[in-house]
Amino acid sequence: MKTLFVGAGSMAYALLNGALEAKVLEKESVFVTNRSNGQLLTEVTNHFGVNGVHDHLPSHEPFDVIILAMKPKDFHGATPAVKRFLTSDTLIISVLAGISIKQIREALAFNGAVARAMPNTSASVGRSATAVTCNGSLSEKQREWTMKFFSSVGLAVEVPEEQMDLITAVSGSGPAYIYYVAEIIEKAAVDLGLHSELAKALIKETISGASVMLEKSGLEAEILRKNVTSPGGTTEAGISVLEQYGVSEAFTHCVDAAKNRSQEMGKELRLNRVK
Ligand SMILES: NC(=O)C1=CN([C@@H]2O[C@H](COP(=O)(O)OP(=O)(O)OC[C@H]3O[C@@H](n4cnc5c(N)ncnc54)[C@H](OP(=O)(O)O)[C@@H]3O)[C@@H](O)[C@H]2O)C=CC1
Ligand SMILES: O=C(O)[C@@H]1CCC=N1
Repeated sequence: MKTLFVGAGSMAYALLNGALEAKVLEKESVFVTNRSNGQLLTEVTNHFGVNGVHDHLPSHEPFDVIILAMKPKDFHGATPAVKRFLTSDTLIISVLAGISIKQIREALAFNGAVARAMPNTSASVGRSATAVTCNGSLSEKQREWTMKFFSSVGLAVEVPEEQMDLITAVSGSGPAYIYYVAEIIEKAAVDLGLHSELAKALIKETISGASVMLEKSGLEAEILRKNVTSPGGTTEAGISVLEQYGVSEAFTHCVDAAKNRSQEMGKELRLNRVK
């Protein structure tokens, strides 16, 4: 499939890395464009051996797939470029947080196929958790390709579009919550006396091991946690402090705030358009 990535940032990089490695995309058929950062575009295209689209590509160059991978606020600015490469048979795949299929259709004056997905940056190591909505007039072949594309970078599940804002808050942003916890524990370990390199190594393997346990043990997180928590022991002492500080409640608010922000970004796009 001849594919154009509009945007050459973290998400495009992660998807390219996974999909080229899995050979769902062939580098000769992949084109990448961005707005102004020529150096980054050259770095990305050289790294993957794919084609960079600067202004010289003829405007009638047709693409089977166009992947929207710019920031949501930059979507309207990118629409003229996207329209140049769009035909009625093109499949558009958007990974933009908060922007609905309807909004994409309207902005591009496009009645063809639009899929909306929410991957995460672990796509670059083939471990994304991606939610996909294929209800925007995709043919069966386009739906199958879309699922194959996202399956090549990890778990891919189809969901109704109404769940996308919440899913964005859970698994789109999710890796950042885990990195945040890693940073905090590392800081605590260093503040309390461990050497930074040792703390980093121990925390990395602890998170990685816990993740494999979640995946392979067949046990729920709650049971795994209880298995670590000896009555009257160290873990119980630690977790009771997390409870005392309202960490569980903080995470509920965290996911809710991220979901609300996703909804707001969709509204902001509408407001920017009427300005
Ligand atoms: N990062 C993440 O973890 C995730 C991000 N997403 C979504 O992916 C999208 C991209 O995010 P991310 O990769 O982090 O963003 P980045 O800021 O890393 O990259 C954005 C890219 O879009 C390009 N761009 C901006 N405007 C235009 C334009 N008018 N025409 C062409 N290219 C343009 C930028 O080019 P230039 O540098 O030249 O300005 C840049 O290459 C967002 O919509 C986000 O919601 C979804 C899931 C997870
Ligand atoms: O922070 C963001 O808006 C994007 C969407 C999900 C992850 N990163």
